[in-house]
Amino acid sequence: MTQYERYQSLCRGPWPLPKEYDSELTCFYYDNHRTPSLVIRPVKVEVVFHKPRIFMLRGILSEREMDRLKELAGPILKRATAKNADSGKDEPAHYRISKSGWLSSKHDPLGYVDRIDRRIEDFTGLTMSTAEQLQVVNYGIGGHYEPHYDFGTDEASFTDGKDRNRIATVLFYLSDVELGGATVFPIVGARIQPFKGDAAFWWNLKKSGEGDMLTRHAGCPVLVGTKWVCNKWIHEGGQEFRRRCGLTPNEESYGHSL
Ligand SMILES: O=C(O)CCC(=O)C(=O)O
Ligand SMILES: [Fe+2]
Repeated sequence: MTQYERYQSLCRGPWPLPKEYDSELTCFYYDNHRTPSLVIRPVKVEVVFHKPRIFMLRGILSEREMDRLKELAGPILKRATAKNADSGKDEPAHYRISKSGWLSSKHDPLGYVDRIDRRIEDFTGLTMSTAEQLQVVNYGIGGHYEPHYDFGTDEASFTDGKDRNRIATVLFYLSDVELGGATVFPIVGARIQPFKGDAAFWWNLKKSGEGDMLTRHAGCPVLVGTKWVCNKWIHEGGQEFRRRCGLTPNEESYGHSL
């Protein structure tokens, strides 16, 4: 099967995983080393895949927060674009069919955006000062995002600028999807069915700082209904004392921590 066929097949339905794989999956309440806000309200974490490790944070957003994000995004949603490699211009691309918009806390006097940022900072232990703004995305029927990496794969993304590459992704699901619209990782066979209020979290970069090539993922075409998600891309800059480098090139984190 080609890479693209794997993507299509995973979109149609989950692949069976080996038994021993299932038995290693865990869930736990997480307070990230007694972070005060999480001691009061721990995050419900489920490890849904090992390599790469994919965490689901169950019920991390409230109905009210999700309504507010959609309300803020409504007026600024625009057809998503991507850089055309030939012309160098940003234009709509067939491989990414959706509308999206960036939310600034400046446009949210009620403080929802700031509060969500703080929650992400609390459960990841990472600074949001170098992260991108929240990106709200809406897919209609047929909307999709073909396989891609969230981190830049060119040399410059790893070295240029003080914030450098996207170290981790938080992908919030702001809606259920009636049919289709799963998030899939075609190299490894992971598949996430969107559940309103949950978020997926994964590291794009290994502890060595190299890109994790297993994190290639996609948003499957929506067949029935609409799909709302919200991305938070966290950058490498500023995390030097928050996520330590690995001692070996492929060191991974294990146990009850993200
Ligand atoms: O919509 C999804 O499930 C995935 C979205 C995504 O990967 C992205 O926006 O980078
Ligand atoms: Fe992505």
